[in-house]
Amino acid sequence: MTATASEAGIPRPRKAVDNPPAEDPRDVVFSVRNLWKVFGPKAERIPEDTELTGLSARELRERTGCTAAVRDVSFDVHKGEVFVVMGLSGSGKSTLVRCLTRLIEPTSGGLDMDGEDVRAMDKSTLRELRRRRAAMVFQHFGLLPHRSVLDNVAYGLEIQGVPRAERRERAAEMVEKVGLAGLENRRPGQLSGGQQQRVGLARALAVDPEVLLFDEPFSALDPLIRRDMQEEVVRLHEDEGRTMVFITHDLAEALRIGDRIALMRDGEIVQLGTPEEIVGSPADDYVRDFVQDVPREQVLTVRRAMRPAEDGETETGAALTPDTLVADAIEAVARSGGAARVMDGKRCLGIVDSTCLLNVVAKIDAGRGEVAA
Ligand SMILES: Nc1ncnc2c1ncn2[C@@H]1O[C@H](COP(=O)(O)OP(=O)(O)OP(=O)(O)O)[C@@H](O)[C@H]1O
Repeated sequence: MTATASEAGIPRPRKAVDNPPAEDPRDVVFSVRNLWKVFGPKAERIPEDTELTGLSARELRERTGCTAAVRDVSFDVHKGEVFVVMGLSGSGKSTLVRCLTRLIEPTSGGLDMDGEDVRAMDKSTLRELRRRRAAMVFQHFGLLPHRSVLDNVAYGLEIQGVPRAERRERAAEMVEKVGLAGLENRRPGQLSGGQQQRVGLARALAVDPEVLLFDEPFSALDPLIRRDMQEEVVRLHEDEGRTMVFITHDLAEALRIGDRIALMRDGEIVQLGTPEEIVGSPADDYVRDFVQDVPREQVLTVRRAMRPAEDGETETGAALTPDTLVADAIEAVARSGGAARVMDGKRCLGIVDSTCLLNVVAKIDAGRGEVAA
């Protein structure tokens, strides 16, 4: 039997997510406005000086000795989403995400978490924010080598002053949650890289933060373990609806786990959208190059492929949900030998037949919008 795209484990959007601003301001976790981070001498003058802001990264470096790692970036992270920050090495991903909790101090711009001005927070409020509200999971797990897995996981709670019995109980729950039950008493050195990363994840989860911030957490892992960890993140996200900001330079990883992806280049966000938007409607040639090798049928859905129904077509044929992947629709159409209907409950949104599905694969749907629902 043919494996479906999702069985084959290839990049796919987990669900269709539109990209509107959150309607209710309470649905915004981080709100970032015109944020700059400039490294170098007299960095503060750069964002204010229109002559300098117009320069390319190289010209700016040559003229001023400064690097604008984050340049005039604005976006919201919505509650419950996996927000991926993607880009090549040096594009500004780590700097941007570290600015969110002021591990790196922004040079200028607005930054709110849950409506509170993060840039105005004093040291102790910030410390609390990092400990309890926005926990970071790093590539180098930062585990304490002489402590057991359980005590490593409990560490964040220990810092918070949670009593021993309670923190060990909570830590044991997290160890179980990330699939490490039975290994509680090992030392980090007795674990594989993937297992160590799970300990890092459990430790971040133990403090029950509102947001998890991941800085390339899986890039040191071998591909199979990396896939396991990605699935773990997706599972945690789906089970708990936890908000996550996830840095990666790996497009497949971004497409696999992201609800929305911010694609960075030279400190700027060149496109912010769902995996389907980024792959289906790249904002410019840079993004187009970036995504050109992605198998489109494994990312794009029938929403993008469908055409309006003609007389009689709304009544018969296989029924697909609007977020069915084109790859899966191809299989359905091939098996049934006829066109399939894209159904939103009882409403037929459109039709996909072999021609429109092939058009997606052959990239000849470029510029075409979705059929209005
Ligand atoms: N402390 C610093 N001082 C000066 N320049 C810096 C500093 N930290 C980062 N930069 C520069 O800022 C730019 C963005 O760096 P950043 O680490 O945020 O990129 P990145 O996309 O996370 O890269 P990578 O994927 O390699 O980690 C780079 O040009 C980097 O050299």
